Amino acid sequence: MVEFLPKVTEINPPPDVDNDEGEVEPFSNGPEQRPLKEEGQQGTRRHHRRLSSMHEYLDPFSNADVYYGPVTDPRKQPKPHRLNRTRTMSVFNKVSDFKNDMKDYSLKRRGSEDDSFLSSQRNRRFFIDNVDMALDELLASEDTDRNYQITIEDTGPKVIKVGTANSNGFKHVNIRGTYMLSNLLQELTIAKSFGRHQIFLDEARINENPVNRLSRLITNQFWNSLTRRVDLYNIIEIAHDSKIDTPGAKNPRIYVPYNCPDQYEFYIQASQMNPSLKLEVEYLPKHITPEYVKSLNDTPGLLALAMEEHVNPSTGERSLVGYPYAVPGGRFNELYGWDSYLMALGLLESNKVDIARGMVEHFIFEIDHYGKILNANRSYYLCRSQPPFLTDMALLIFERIGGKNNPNAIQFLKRAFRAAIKEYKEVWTSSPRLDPITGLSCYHPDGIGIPPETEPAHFDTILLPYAEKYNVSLEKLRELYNEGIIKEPKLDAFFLHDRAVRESGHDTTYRFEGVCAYLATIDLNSLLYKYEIDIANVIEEYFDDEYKDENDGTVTDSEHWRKLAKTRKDNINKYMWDEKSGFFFDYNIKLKCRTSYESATTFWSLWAGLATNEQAKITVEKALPQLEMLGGLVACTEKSRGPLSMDRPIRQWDYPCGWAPHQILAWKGLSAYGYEQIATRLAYRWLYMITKSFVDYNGMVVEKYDVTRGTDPHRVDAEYGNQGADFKGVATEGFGWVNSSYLLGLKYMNNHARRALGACSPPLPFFNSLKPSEKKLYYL
Ligand SMILES: OC[C@H]1O[C@H](O[C@H]2O[C@H](CO)[C@@H](O)[C@H](O)[C@H]2O)[C@H](O)[C@@H](O)[C@@H]1O
Ligand SMILES: [Ca+2]
Repeated sequence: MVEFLPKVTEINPPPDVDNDEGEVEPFSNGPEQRPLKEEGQQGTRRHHRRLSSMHEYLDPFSNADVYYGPVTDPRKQPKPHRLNRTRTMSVFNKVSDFKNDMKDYSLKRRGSEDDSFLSSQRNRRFFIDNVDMALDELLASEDTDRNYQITIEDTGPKVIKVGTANSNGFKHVNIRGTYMLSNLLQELTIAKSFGRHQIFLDEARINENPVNRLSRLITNQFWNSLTRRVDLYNIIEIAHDSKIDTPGAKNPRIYVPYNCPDQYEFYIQASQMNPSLKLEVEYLPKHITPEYVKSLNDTPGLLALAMEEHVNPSTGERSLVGYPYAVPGGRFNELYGWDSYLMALGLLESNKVDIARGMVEHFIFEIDHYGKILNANRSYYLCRSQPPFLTDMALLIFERIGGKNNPNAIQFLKRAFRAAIKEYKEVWTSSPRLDPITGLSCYHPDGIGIPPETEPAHFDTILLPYAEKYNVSLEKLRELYNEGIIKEPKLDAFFLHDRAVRESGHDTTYRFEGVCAYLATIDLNSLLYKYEIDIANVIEEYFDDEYKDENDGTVTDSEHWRKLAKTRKDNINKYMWDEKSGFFFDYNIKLKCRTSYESATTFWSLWAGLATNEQAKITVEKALPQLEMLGGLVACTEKSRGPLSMDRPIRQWDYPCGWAPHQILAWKGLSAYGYEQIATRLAYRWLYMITKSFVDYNGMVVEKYDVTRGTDPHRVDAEYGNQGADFKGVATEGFGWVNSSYLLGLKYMNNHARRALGACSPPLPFFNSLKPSEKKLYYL
């Protein structure tokens, strides 16, 4: 029924390419042009007021709740401005009964293009009078692979007619190209979610420069969608766990530390307020053992986090409410360890200090009540942590909330550092994580059995020989092994290392498989070096250089912590540095030898400031070329990963995947050693890849990328389904640490680079096009 034009060849024109008459193509407003309200107002005042005038003062880039809120709803406008629906001829509504009656007429009328629309430069708007129908027809025509996204892989005509607001939908223009059509799909999907049936839609909103659009969405929308804050009403939703599917996981459940009666009462109240939702509230014991944690595998639950007291100003009633936090991606509801740090970096860029601060409050609570910063706050994570970043996180927030001029900020910093010192001593430099011989630390959590949160078939290849040995099904084997009825030391060793891999955050990689708990990694030891230096500085400046530890009765000064840092640095150099290759390698404490797995975490030594200038120079000369790919740094070299096969499938933290945490830490580390231009080059590569996927794949932002692929780097089919690529219509949250990396990477871009990114200029052509003086900015 819809009048679509013949298929056109898909191109993304550079921002300054002129459009043909009658066509609206991506970026026709130019990359940096945001219609100015002032100008728009003056322009429209000269003309007769049209029916779309209710919308003309609205920023085309305002948040969805405003843009699709009641103020802009044509159906909610006062009578004189209300649309005369008999005159509305949107291309999308020709299937309605009413239109069928008028079909010939409407088709004829629809034949004319809106010249006034084409000649206007700013404030161009569409009118869509039936959002549902528009969505259906857009998808029917353009989503040819039926995945509810419009991407470069769809083979539709790539053009659709849309009514203009100027003509009240009476005349039309064509919208062309994947980017604009997919933005149209996204905007319609959002409008529908706001209950809208009719909308005015600014051309600028679907034609926005993608760099502006993505950073705007991250700042104004994605963070909001990723933010959680426990209260009496939403706890059921937050407690729900999509990872576990046992009968005991059916009811939402919350576990509360034994010494938090206020929180226990709070959750009981929440449960009583809505008994049909069956929230189960349980106390945890004082001593949490691996056996106890394993006993909860079939009845998993959320773990309580930090709460603050709120007083209702009108009733005086007191109630608890959780501190806000951000979750890594759409499928998560729990607070993660290192994701939180990486998201905090982006949240601070977006001025969302409260959320970043809330996460530090949760970490303090976790250290106090669970003994560590948890991998995430679910019962099955009680024994393990994740890479530690608390000191840096607290320092960054401290500066943002007033720093040394604000006594409250100082109190916050001191509380955070007390917790970090406890964590440093009791988690990272105690048995079983500390190797007393080298003085270095390993990821080595406690735990028993098979991690229950992984996808069901995740360990099948490992378990199959044992199922055959005992002549039982895989399911039965899992049960017998977890119950301790079948004892297999080799499996115990495998799962010891597997848990360590998960604690490392790098789950999974061949670098760590079958060995992780015995590796003193450059990752962890760099982070602990940074803890030692940060603690020394804070003790010196904010504890009068004398820290009394209430947990173990010791008194230490900054000198003590600097010595610890110096010793660690010496040991890292002794056991890990390999001048020949320019890498810091992990050290195997059992085999007493340095490994040779080339990982992007070698740059963490620069981030932490422990490498010498000479080591940094060698790293740049020798290690960097092994890891620099089309789309930025790859997690490890292909040589180190080795060949893949049916029995040796791809691991997500290996070549060819690139991860935001690796990029962010390397950029910062390189910059600190005077290699900001290299950081800029790497950032351009990474941002190019994200922008390109965003443009070509319906606004997609995923957990990790294949940094060797030019066309579809988001397509990584490895291990579990965290990727975040399977949304329908519109991606509403991106992925936490990638969102941060986008905002942080943009800080390295000058206007020229930003424009090139907006036009999706691939790194090589872009670098080659630079003048010699500009090349220097990228260390070329
Ligand atoms: O459920 C499988 C695993 O999921 C997590 O790991 C991955 O997602 C985390 C959140 O983004 C991230 O921190 C981690 O680096 C990823 O590999 C979880 O952390 C694992 O413990 C879990 O087994
Ligand atoms: Ca599609």
